[in-house]
Amino acid sequence: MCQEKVLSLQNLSMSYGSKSVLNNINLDVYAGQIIGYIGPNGAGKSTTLKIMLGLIEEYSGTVELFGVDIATSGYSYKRKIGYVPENAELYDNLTANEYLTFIGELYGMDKSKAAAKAKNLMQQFDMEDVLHTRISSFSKGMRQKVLLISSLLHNPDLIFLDEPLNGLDANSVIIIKDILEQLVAEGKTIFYSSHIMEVVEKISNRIVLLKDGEIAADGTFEQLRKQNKQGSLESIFNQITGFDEHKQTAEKFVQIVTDGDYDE
Ligand SMILES: Nc1ncnc2c1ncn2[C@@H]1O[C@H](COP(=O)(O)OP(=O)(O)OP(=O)(O)O)[C@@H](O)[C@H]1O
Repeated sequence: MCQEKVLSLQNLSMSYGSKSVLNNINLDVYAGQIIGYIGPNGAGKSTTLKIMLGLIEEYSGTVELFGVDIATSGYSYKRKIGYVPENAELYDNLTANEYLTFIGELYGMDKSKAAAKAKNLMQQFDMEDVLHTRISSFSKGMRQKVLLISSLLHNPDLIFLDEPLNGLDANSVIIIKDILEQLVAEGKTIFYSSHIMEVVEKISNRIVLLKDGEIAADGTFEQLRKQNKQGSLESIFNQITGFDEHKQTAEKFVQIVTDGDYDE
């Protein structure tokens, strides 16, 4: 494995008011790694991503990207980062071409080169016929593809993906998984946050599980499987997060739904 350190979190902690969200996270990530960053709802995954993206500054500890401390390095490091947020706002009134060219320019690309590259990438997703159509008319999956293209247009070295397969059909999912594999083979580093365990299990070469703002597991899928004596990543996740009452919870939920006492 290539040993260039791309990302380093040292004693990273973060609180919202009196509520501690991240508690002393230490993590080194190397080029060519695709990290499956998983954890229960509210564990602190998005908060970590937002800190690394410079969107949240009220943390303690040190965040180094590409060997420099982001608190003191200015914003130039952001040009090497691509980001697919879980809930993205696209500019609905722009066409795909206008939006992608705009994003390319924000990342410092020449306008005509950004437009040409966007067109080429749209073609690969069979979307060339809607290049000049407003995003407002796009389906969920089409929007997601535009978002994925916008995050990769400037050829970033470090890519943060938060539920990147949202709304994509089965064929598109296969293409995206292949794209991620090939990007990693090119030496890119990917931080992949998702709740879809089968996909995380398949594409990640390292899995980091966050629980209550702390790293509860860190290793390859095989290592986690050996340590936890469990078959799938889903069952490892359930075991580490202490989740064993799903049947009872479901029974109670359905009991309340079907409880005649509430009916008129
Ligand atoms: N702006 C905010 N103000 C106060 N609390 C916040 C804020 N943003 C997040 N939190 C809290 O921080 C904790 C971690 O949230 P975060 O969004 O990082 O979790 P997550 O692991 O990404 O969850 P999910 O899987 O549901 O997306 C949660 O308890 C959340 O309520």
